[in-house]
Amino acid sequence: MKTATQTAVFRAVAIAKTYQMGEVSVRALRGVSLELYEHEFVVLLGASGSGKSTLLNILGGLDVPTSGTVHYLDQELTACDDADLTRYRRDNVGFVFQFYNLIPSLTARENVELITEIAQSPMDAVDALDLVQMKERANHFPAQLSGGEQQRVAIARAIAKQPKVLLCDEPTGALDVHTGIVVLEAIARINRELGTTTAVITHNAAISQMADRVISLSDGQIAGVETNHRKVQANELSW
Ligand SMILES: Nc1ncnc2c1ncn2[C@@H]1O[C@H](COP(=O)(O)OP(=O)(O)OP(=O)(O)O)[C@@H](O)[C@H]1O
Repeated sequence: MKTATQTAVFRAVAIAKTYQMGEVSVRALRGVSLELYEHEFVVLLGASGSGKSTLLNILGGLDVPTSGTVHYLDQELTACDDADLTRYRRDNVGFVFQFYNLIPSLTARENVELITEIAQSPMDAVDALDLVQMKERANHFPAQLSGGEQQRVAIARAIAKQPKVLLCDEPTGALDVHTGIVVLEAIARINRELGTTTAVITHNAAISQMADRVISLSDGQIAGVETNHRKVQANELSW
């Protein structure tokens, strides 16, 4: 079991992001500063359009801020070129999105192996599937799996390279409550057992009870940060 430490994995200072769409500029982030700590489980909560995905994409090196700085440990992401960011993502970040994006013609195990074949120090693909309780389905194709099962395979794929951080954008957004809870259990287990620093975006306030800390975004700014002194297990949640 790994618990949160005070070592900052991410340090963002005064990040702003403006999207220029012709004449119109959209201020998606308006001066966000935060730290995420090693082994921590953080929920990013906020209404649609509050800037959650923009923030997560910047932390994950998929996007760059218009101003401000972001560090991942000692590496300044905001000073990186595209090749550096690609390497940073490949070596350190697992992503989970609302839609699973599995390759339909490959089995669950082969979908995970696509990643383990190019990673520096991967775990065995079947061990990754075991962590999300999908080992028995390793030889099944995505079409033979439910939405929640496909999402668990996508989580296995994201963590098989043993990334330092796992960034999840609405991982239960397409799932019913029961299935969503099973997926959240898998994410919490990885955080607990591997110590992967985990950030989960949601607009479902119930999920925030699982986190070490809850960072609320509103209109491109941090509206509040709360620490949960008692974390609730996924199977105790309802919404
Ligand atoms: N590529 C883009 N081009 C233009 N505007 C964008 C782009 N991405 C996001 N935005 C705008 O930035 C703002 C923040 O979007 P973002 O996706 O970060 O919010 P969110 O909190 O993740 O929302 P949701 O919960 O609906 O996914 C929104 O007004 C959005 O329309």
